[in-house]
Amino acid sequence: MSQRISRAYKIAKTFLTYGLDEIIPAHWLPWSLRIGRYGLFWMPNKHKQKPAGERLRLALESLGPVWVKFGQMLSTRRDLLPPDIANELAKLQDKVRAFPGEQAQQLIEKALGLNHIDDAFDDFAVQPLASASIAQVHTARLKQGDDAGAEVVIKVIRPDIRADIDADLRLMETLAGILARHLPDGRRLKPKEVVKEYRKTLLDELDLLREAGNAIQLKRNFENSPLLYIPTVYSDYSRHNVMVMERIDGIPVSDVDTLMAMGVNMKILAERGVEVFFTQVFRDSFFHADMHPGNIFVSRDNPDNPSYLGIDFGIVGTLNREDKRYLAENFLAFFNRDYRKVAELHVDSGWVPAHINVEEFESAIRTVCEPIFNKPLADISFGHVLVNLFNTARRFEMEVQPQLVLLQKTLLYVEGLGRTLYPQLDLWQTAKPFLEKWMKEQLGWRAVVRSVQENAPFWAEKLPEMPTLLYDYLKSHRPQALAQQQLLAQMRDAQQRQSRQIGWAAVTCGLIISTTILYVTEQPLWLVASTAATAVLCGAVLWRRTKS
Ligand SMILES: Nc1ncnc2c1ncn2[C@@H]1O[C@H](COP(=O)(O)OP(=O)(O)OP(=O)(O)O)[C@@H](O)[C@H]1O
Repeated sequence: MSQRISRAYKIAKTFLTYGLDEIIPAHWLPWSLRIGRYGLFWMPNKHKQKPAGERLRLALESLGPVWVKFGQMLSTRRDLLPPDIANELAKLQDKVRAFPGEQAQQLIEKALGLNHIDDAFDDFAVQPLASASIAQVHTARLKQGDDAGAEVVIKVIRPDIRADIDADLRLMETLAGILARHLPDGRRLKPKEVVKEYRKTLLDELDLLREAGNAIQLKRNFENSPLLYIPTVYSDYSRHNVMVMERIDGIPVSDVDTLMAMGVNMKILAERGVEVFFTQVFRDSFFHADMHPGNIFVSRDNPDNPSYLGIDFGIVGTLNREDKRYLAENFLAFFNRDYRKVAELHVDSGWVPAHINVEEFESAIRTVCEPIFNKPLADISFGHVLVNLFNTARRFEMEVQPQLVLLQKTLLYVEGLGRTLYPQLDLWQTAKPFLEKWMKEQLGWRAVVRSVQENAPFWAEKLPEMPTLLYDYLKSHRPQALAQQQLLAQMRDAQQRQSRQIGWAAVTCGLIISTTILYVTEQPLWLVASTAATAVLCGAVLWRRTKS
């Protein structure tokens, strides 16, 4: 408890000494918070001269990894933040100290049930290869099995990190609640939802079995591909807090000088980055969503025909068939400058509600997007197109779609990467044939053939069972059909009876009215009496019929 209080105190102090409270004008805050702020007079803003974005970045850096990662995530939410703050947050770097290698060794031994690390691994390096905010990586070689001798890396989650993360997340949630309540723009910025999304991403990253599963799936998707190599995960040695995988030896993609010196074909490399992305999204519906340069390497083989090596599969994105179709159609419509179609697609897909005015939406998209086309096609950023499009759509009640936000973020990474490698990269020319081919496969006779092909195994399996299924169906449905027939006949009878009663009631009423008129107009008595008698007779028949 005392730990939590001191952490809350440290966070409050950091926020105030970096003047983050001043980002919110005082008159928006309730009096209690304003008095509270005056009460903390010994924590003045010590960075007054710095812009708000920089103060926010420095504050997050000094609060540690959970906040740094949060800032990194926020930097990709260009739909929520002004560009100056988003740019500043994009500079956030993890600066974390390694934890002792001996402690990592104990964690691995405990997780894998080993008496000593040497039982499963040779040459375990106590000195970590890398140390990141959530995990630390050590090198070793496998000792047993078919892959004995293989060079591996062992990723270990930092000890006791869970408690710290939980405590910091709780504080973040409290803060988000305050912001949502007091910021005039609080509803649009959705701070509570943003923190909730962050919680999920962070907790997912803490589970290395999830990451192992993602890596295995990606490897399967790119088996024998010349584009991307995914290292093998050794599942037998993987647990929630430990993962063992093949060690790769590539050149970091950010090391452009070395790549150039090796004579790597940068054009092909850049184009392949785009191709990997579109393949993952449109072919596999499963994409690596943490494609920052630290996680991407280039193979040392074949500099003329280069391929990528990928690591860190903690965050992946998926898209369903509809999302993919609307996305591809959106891109194609956008690049054909068919803004009407873009607007209609947003409504058809349910991304914006059906009641919005499509003409106004179309015009808003044109206003925002048309200036983009003043640039040469090769300079247009797909990522920024999406950012602009979604920002506009938000004004027309588009709800945040987490899968699209992840996609947009990845696209920005991929583009940034592609243009660093090969500044003349024409993303549209690289992606267009891909999208068009995909669209063709989804629509028209090819799609029908594919759907039949996809469902053929199901029908082939069920066909021999068909006669039995049909017989069972008929047998079980016969009594039901008979009961239905009986019910129908009863209903028909009741209906006929009812219409006859209505007929008798009408005649009786008519006769009563006639008797009254005859009596009032002083007609002969015998006529009045016989009409009345007939009315009584009809009434009696009606009474009997209703009783039976
Ligand atoms: N298979 C591998 N082969 C060689 N080096 C690796 C491998 N996996 C990880 N590394 C090294 O370890 C570092 C950290 O790994 P990884 O990115 O998976 O950890 P992380 O905790 O998820 O980091 P972050 O989320 O901050 O990027 C990498 O930048 C890389 O240098």
